[in-house]
Amino acid sequence: MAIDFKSIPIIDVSPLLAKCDDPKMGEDPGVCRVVKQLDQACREAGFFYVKGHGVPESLFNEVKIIAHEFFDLPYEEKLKIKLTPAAGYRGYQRIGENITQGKPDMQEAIDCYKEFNQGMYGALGKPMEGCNQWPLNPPNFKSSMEEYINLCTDLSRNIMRGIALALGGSPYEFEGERAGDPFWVLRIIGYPGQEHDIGCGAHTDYGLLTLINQDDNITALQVRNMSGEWISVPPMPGSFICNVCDMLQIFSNGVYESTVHRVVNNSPKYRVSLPYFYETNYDTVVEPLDICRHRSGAGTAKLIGRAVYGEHLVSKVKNNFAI
Ligand SMILES: N=C(N)NCCCC[C@H](N)C(=O)O
Ligand SMILES: O=C(O)CCC(=O)C(=O)O
Ligand SMILES: [Fe+2]
Repeated sequence: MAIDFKSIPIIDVSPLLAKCDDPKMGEDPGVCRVVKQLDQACREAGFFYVKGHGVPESLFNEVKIIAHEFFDLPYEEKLKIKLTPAAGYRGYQRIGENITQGKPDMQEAIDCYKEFNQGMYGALGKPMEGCNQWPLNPPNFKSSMEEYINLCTDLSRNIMRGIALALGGSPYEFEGERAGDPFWVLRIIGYPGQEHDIGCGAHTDYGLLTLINQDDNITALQVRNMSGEWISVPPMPGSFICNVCDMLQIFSNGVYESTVHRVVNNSPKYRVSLPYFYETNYDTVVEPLDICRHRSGAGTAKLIGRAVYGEHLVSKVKNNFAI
């Protein structure tokens, strides 16, 4: 990020969504205004609130309610869907099992990944092969989450059209071979209250864009600005928090950076948060877009330059678990 931001901008994406299937969307004044806001937010903070997103409020809230219901269950019940490497790292992980920068995170979670056919990506895909492990209780867990994932996927594709325009490209830069068959990750996370400890250590996210849906009334997510200050991102009911991830940093040649963030739940209340991660195609080779090669952001020092998304994901996932 290029500045010492103190707060996170709010973007109403509804004018973008209204025109997102029109190839001439880039000429629409409403779209242009959203694109300008996206460009500024991605350059300056790498984080922004998204309102006017069209995900029904009932489902937006329901997924958090059923997450609370699941985490309230006895430990033995949750262990029925235990995450293992043999299950493609899908399922439930207990408090302290996920590791960030060598330290256990004070969180429990269910990890879900897009399912794909065995052998589809050869050795590159092998570690992530498996079926998602859904709890049977609460009974509507799987159907609600799947409906939610589909809506998050559509929304992310449309925000990426706006970001493609913001980078000076066609709306479709992130479709086809790059992200026309997008991989996705959903983490359903619970953070116990009064831990005064790190719920999730400082990190960046791996793919293109994250959409975070967090509990109302608890401020725990923090984003690091240019001078290293941690800026709190309080919940804004009904809105997502969206952030730039590692693959978008590479595609944009560092014009947009994946911003470091962490979670500290100091409140006495148990907090849930559901980050949905919108990624490239699993086997995409990610390199700076031609339209970005002639310019670069302020922080090119940490630029990776080139990556195969699936390799990046697998190396991160293996590091996250000492199992
Ligand atoms: N799929 C994504 N992006 N997950 C983000 C998890 C960040 C924490 C993880 N332990 C880490 O150190 O990366
Ligand atoms: O708990 C949150 O709100 C965010 C968690 C997060 O950053 C992550 O899992 O990547
Ligand atoms: Fe994150």
